[in-house]
Amino acid sequence: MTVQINIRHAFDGFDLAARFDAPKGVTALFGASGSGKTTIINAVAGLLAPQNGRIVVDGRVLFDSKTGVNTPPNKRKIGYIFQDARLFPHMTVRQNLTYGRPTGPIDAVVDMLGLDSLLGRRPAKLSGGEAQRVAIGRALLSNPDLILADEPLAALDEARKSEILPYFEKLRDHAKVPILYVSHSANEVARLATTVVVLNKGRVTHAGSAETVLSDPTVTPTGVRSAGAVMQARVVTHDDDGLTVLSIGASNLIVPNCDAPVGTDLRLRIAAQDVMIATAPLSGISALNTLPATITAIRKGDGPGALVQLETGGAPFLARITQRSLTALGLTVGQTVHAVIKAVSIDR
Ligand SMILES: Nc1ncnc2c1ncn2[C@@H]1O[C@H](COP(=O)(O)OP(=O)(O)OP(=O)(O)O)[C@@H](O)[C@H]1O
Repeated sequence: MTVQINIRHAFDGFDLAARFDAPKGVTALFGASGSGKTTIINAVAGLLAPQNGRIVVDGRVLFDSKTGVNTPPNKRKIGYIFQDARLFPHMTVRQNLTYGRPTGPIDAVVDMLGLDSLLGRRPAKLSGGEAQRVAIGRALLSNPDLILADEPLAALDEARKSEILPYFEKLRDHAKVPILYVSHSANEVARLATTVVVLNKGRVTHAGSAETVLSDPTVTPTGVRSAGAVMQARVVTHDDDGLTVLSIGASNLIVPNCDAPVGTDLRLRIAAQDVMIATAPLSGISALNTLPATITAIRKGDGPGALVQLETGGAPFLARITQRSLTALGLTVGQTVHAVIKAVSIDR
């Protein structure tokens, strides 16, 4: 299942021209405020008829300006997850989950989202996080061809965000349909996205796998400070002292607190600010992870900072350093260096 989007639409002072495909998994529409994310979502939902273009979901044409096809919103087979859960207040959680659903069991989704104890409650008695879990369940159970999630965590505080993010990971891993996920949070995108589409002033500047796009030093819609790469790793061994060895390509990383069985594939996030660069091998340093790496790109920022793209074992990642260090160390593309990785986040 794939969504193909190719649309043009102009408002006074804003011109959107966006073309990209969203495969199964989470495709994050990532961009600063006003870059056109909601306009795209509205076009896909059928709330806005673009002046030109075509939107196709799994071979089904939802919109085509040339042939005049414009499927009404309720016929598009789209599941929605909004910032606020938008549940029906007079219905129980169970009724909200099954509303408009023809038939079929709901147990698997109830289990996955931990909704069992909430089924008899009305939305007024749910916390923001619980309501959002019900909204995820409702979207899944509507048997959609596509799920649209429009800044679904934006209204929650940090604690609630951390509570809900694992459920979005489950949604990503269990939904058989593409999920278009709008966000301007680098953290959310790094954690959830399988595909990233970067928007800037109505244009798609980058589109591709999360591994490729997030490790590109020119991709900083939310600033250099929040830049960071994601990569796939595999659990190699658990050592007696509580540390775990992971492999990324031909290199190994040592991490604490990982209980996944040997052989498990994990998703790692490495923030650019957690990576330092040394030109000579290091000794007498407490950091466990010093990897040989090659510099593959350098981007100087407008301020004193720079982003250096490194590659180890075929996996690209970023280091945020100062331009002063860049000059002092004489770093150039193609150079072999030692990357000191101070922290790694592990997602399942
Ligand atoms: N109905 C409208 N009429 C005129 N201009 C509009 C309309 N809707 C959006 N715009 C303009 O189009 C641009 C893109 O808006 P859009 O809401 O798609 O951005 P966004 O990336 O979703 O931003 P945010 O993250 O703030 O929601 C903005 O400049 C906005 O002012």
